[in-house]
Amino acid sequence: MASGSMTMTTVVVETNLLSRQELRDRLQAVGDSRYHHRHPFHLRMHRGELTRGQLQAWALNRYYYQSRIPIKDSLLLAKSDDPAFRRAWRKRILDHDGDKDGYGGVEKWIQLAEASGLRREQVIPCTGVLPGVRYAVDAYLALVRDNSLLIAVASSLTELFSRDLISLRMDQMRLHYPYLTPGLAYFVGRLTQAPEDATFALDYVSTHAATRAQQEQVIQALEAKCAILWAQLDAIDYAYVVPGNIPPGAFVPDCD
Ligand SMILES: O=C(O)c1cc(C(=O)O)c2c(n1)C(=O)C(=O)c1cc(C(=O)O)[nH]c1-2
Repeated sequence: MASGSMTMTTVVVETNLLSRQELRDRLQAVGDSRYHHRHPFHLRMHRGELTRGQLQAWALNRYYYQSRIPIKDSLLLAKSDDPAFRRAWRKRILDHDGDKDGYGGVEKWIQLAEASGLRREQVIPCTGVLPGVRYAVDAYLALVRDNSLLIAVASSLTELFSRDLISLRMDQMRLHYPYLTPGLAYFVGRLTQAPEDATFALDYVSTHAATRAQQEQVIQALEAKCAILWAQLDAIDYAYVVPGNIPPGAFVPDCD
């Protein structure tokens, strides 16, 4: 009786979806080739070739990145309508801001800057930050603000590679720049925080990148973040390694 029309349901099966391990391998390849552990400024740092003034410039400029990370994570939190996700991610804001004044990673970074010989009043206002560093860090905030939650989470995946770099950096700082040793508490905290954060973010993107196109977005977000970290060090390297390149208004070290 009922002739009716037949409804055709097309089920699209993604045949080219990467497995979790394949996605992990692709991300690892990006880190191996593009993460800032390869940057000439870091290599110079690890060989003990930086002056105290150059380390001050690095600490002062990197403070801008550190101070913007909790703002970035607040932008990211606002993208999620899942209380469980927000509960997990808000840990990062606490790690950096602490739960009361005088605690947290941002404060510990100031203590690192102080160990280099800077005064906290020189660091906190961010007035001496290089234009290139400012543009790069602001680009990270824009990347997170203007894209999906998936891309925002993926852009934090550089933390998959930061533990090894931070561990090497601490060893080389103790060896070559012993005056920094009292300021290394920030890095001690990151040795456990970074892998925890990276594991959560990797699991999130592995679960939520449901199509190959989304998986490629995840990989591209990691590439973009590597470029942001690299650009910060390019700016520092250009201004503070070759004499005569410090831009107007930027921090000028008063020691070698
Ligand atoms: O010292 C470093 O080399 C380094 C790298 C990274 C990174 O890979 O993004 C971070 C940090 N440190 C760091 O201290 C930190 O708090 C941090 C947060 C994030 C992020 O993207 O959310 N990356 C990093």
